[in-house]
Amino acid sequence: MTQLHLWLRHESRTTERRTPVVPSDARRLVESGVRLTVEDSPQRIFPTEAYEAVGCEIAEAGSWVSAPPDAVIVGLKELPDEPAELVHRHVFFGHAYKRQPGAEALLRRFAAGGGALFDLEYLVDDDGRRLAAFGYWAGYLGAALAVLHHRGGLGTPLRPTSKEELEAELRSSEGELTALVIGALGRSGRGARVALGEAGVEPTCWDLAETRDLDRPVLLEHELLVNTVLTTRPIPPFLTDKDLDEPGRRLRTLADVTVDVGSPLNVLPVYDTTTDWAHPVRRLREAPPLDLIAIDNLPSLLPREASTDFSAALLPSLLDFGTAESRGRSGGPGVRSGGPWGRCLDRFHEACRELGIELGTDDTEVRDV
Ligand SMILES: NC(=O)c1ccc[n+]([C@@H]2O[C@H](COP(=O)([O-])OP(=O)(O)OC[C@H]3O[C@@H](n4cnc5c(N)ncnc54)[C@H](O)[C@@H]3O)[C@@H](O)[C@H]2O)c1
Repeated sequence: MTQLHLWLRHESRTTERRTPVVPSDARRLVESGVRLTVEDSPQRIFPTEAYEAVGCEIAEAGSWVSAPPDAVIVGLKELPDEPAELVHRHVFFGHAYKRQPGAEALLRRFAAGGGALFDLEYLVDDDGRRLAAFGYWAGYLGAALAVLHHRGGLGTPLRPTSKEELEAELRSSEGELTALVIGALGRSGRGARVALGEAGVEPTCWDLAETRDLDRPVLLEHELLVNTVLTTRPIPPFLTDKDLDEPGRRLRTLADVTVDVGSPLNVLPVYDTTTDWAHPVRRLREAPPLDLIAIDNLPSLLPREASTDFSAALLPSLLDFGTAESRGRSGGPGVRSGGPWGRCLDRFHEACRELGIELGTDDTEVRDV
């Protein structure tokens, strides 16, 4: 069977210190016979030498553009704007299937080059569950920042930190606090509950069953709300502007981990722009005060922990990438139809079709094996 060649790229976003493959998992890949090229990266949380030490080949940052055509390029966030034609198979979060800005342009680049997008958001098991996700640390950070802010101890601008440092801050923060986590049974919800626990706060936990008949007065009795809901269909909002104007509202801090701002799925349509590392908190109401935290790249604040967990979850899928017998035009290993990667590829084809983008018969083909 043709050897699988993975190529871990440098992330072009300068604040992105995370990586989808950490050195210990790089070792597992190499030991399993995968050829792994790792681009040098000034900001990646793990030094390049750690990859070299476990048998990876090292390449210059951004050199994936001239990688052999059978290499599978692995990353997390957006690609740089060049080249205009993408010839490789790419594994990353493309954010390109919900008509996001730039989505069509990205898919057209793939179509022009004959490459393919394997979007990590759509890498799911047979029951549709995500195989690798950053949700836990998003929830942990959303809740942690909210508690620290509520107790007056949130330093800004935010900077990447470690779990140990954050835990110490949470444990030393003080003050009585009633908190509610909605979406509490999910990955982010679990992270939020753990962070609140570190801060000595036992939150009220709501998930689907508790919001079916939403008790908004009870919601507004909590001082802190962490929203970690993931819904796929529009539902009535948890909060409206009118609720924020309730004079008896006890809610003071709102942490929206979901950040579906501007989407028809938004359950918190009480704000219209996210907050960020430089300005993590925005006041939504003065009397009584209500502050919002709505940051859309929370896990990047704990790059080591977030990368380690994500990489461990992704590793079995990466090892499985080339196990099928189908071949692409380039001669590299293909993906099996029906499996997680096959479904990713189907989703890519479907998204292109929806936009009327034509794809040739080439590496992007899924074969029945
Ligand atoms: N802000 C960030 O940096 C960041 C990072 C990663 C993920 N996220 C987002 O966080 C959200 C949650 O992700 P996740 O991985 O935890 O998802 P998940 O699927 O693991 O959990 C979502 C939970 O929401 C619950 N839920 C769905 N509809 C509900 C409703 N009407 N009422 C109450 N609960 C409901 C589900 O039952 C589930 O328990 C997603 O929107 C994701 O995109 C944000």
